[in-house]
Amino acid sequence: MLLVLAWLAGAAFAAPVVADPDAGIALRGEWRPTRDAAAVQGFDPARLKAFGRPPGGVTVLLYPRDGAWPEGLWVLSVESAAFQRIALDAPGLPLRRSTMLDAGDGRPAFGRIAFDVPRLPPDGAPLRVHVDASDTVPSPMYFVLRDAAAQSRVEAGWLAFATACLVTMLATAVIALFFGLRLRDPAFGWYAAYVTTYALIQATQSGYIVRPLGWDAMAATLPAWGRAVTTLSILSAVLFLDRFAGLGQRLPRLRRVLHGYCALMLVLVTLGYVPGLQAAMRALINPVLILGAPLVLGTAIAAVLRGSRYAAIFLLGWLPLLGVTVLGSLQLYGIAPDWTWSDDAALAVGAFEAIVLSLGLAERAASVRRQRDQARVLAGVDPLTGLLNRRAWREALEACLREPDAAGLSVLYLDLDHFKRVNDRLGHAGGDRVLQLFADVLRHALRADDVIGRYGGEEFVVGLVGGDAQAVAERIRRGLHARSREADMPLTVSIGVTAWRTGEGIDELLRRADAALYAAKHGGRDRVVAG
Ligand SMILES: Nc1nc2c(ncn2[C@@H]2O[C@H](COP(=O)(O)OP(=O)(O)OP(=O)(O)O)[C@@H](O)[C@H]2O)c(=O)[nH]1
Repeated sequence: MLLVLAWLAGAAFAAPVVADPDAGIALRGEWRPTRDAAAVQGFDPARLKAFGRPPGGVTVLLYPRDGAWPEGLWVLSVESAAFQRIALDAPGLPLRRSTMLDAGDGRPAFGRIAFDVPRLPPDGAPLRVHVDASDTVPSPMYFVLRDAAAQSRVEAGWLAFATACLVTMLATAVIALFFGLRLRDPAFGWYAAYVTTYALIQATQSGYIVRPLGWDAMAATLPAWGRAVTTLSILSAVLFLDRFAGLGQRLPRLRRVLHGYCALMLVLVTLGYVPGLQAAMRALINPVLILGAPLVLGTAIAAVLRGSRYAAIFLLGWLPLLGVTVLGSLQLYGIAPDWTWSDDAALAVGAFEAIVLSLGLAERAASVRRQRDQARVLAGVDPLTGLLNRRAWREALEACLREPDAAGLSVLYLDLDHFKRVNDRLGHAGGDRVLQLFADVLRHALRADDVIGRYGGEEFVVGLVGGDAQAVAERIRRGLHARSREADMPLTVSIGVTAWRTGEGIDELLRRADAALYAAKHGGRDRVVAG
């Protein structure tokens, strides 16, 4: 433990001192719209920079910060470029084009666009990069020039990290789907749809579907399914929240608004596939998509305020993801340019959310089970006395008869004497209290594994395994005397006792016990008779 702490402390202090070889060599940058040679601006290539979408694209010039390029083989890595088209124009080499989903003339890389640079320009002349965001969002990017070994290290680390995040998301989706089918609970299904679509979006944006997955054909048709998957992701998140947080009972009006929102999105996306309407629908759907986040956030907070524990779990899982999404949007406007990890964070928070929400779902499954168990127990309990009712007692006794130690089983059949008079004297409610008092006497006189039931009216039955049944019956009879003295009410009970005979059914056993009880009644009541 101490060693680990010492190592962590050492790592923390050493970090700023030791230069990170994977961070590459120091660069200085200039950029301008390609068609406007005069509008040159400086920028720091190591920080996130969104270049906008000027017609004709953007030209980026990268210089060595200390004036001279080093010798050797290098790799230019363009990080967080998402779907922008990048081209490298290095002196003495043909122009090379690449994107995240199609390496083209670039170096096939994991999670970034990269180009081999076999020789750097002479005399500190710039590396010239073209950025074309004409058919996508101009997301902020940064540039690193590393040696090939460092580049491979960075990519291997990213690959392991991205795989772990995506596998976590998909594994929780599969488990949720399984539980959803077993429990017939749509919340699990919507969760699975949400997590799967989110993982697919992340796998696409990070280029994972092409490298390492090799789903090039899918990447090529991205414009056809990309928006539909994003929409499905948001819809399933909304419908998951709806079921998970129980909006139907807590916030029926807000729920209707959310459903209206979902219907509107579906209509817009569907119309977006109709020729001639595409451009108009695309313009409409983005603001509608953006509206989804505050709507979901507001609903989840309102549900928490109405006491939904599950809405709180949803927020715990989802807020980091929302935070990273908002951060990504702010970075488009130049805010927090040093937080270059925001793309990777989108994967990490996806995995975090998957873990939190699946724990929430596990808790939900456990609580459904608890409720079902409770309902089952309640269905077998006599509401007045809390003892087993007739059906449950018979089931429990039949289970006892199947046990290997059934040979020592006895049954007591108990009937309160002159109960009609008790009712006449105390009224029906007073009679009920006496029945509860007698149930109490039984509980005190018997062991936890004896099977006690109210067979109907003022008749009770007990199954005993082992022990002296007649002595137990006497204990009950005397126990009732004691309690009735305390309650200042003369109460007695007649009890028939029978021992089970091997092979005998429950009805025959009870018939004999009832006959013994009958004998007890006719013998003068307030007694135990064995039959
Ligand atoms: N308060 C109350 N009374 C009940 C309940 N179920 C049955 N009874 C009453 O229990 C009485 C049973 O009366 P009987 O079957 O004549 O028997 P008894 O008066 O106990 O006479 P013996 O059994 O012969 O000693 C009836 O008055 C029923 O109305 C109940 O749940 N609550």
